[in-house]
Amino acid sequence: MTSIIVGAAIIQEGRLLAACRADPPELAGWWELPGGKVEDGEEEADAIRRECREELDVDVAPLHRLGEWPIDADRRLRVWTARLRDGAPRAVTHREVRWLAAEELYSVAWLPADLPVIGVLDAQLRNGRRGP
Ligand SMILES: Nc1nc2c([nH]c(=O)n2[C@H]2C[C@H](O)[C@@H](COP(=O)(O)OP(=O)(O)OP(=O)(O)O)O2)c(=O)[nH]1
Repeated sequence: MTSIIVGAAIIQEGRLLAACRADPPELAGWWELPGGKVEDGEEEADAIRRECREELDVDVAPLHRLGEWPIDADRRLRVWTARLRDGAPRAVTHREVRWLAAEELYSVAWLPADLPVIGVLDAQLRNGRRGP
């Protein structure tokens, strides 16, 4: 059965929150969106909130689903934009978390499945910057 992994695109002041994995060894050092597996019977938005609480010690408000991308044959990545509601993100389960401006988005090594997502977020960050 296909598993759904949710990822949170938390954007604040034109920057995206990126997280560097600490484990497992083969993924350590690669960057991702905070998130994880949706549990049986769990709503995706609830999974986003739960994972952000566990991984970053923050409360987020999921906004909308940006899209779905394949990770591998068995898993799909569903990315939600999210707004930070309470707390300052810290690396509870990650090696490091970092806010990246549009021009810094490719300064970290994203997991391969995330690259198309980052392309979409790049465009969003740049468009969001165009004020009235
Ligand atoms: N959280 C997250 N995982 C991603 C992204 N891109 C990507 O390929 N993945 C992969 C890495 C992992 O193999 C998998 C998520 O596993 P995880 O270990 O974060 O999930 P989890 O906390 O629910 O862990 P578990 O219960 O499966 O052990 O999805 C991403 O942007 N965010």
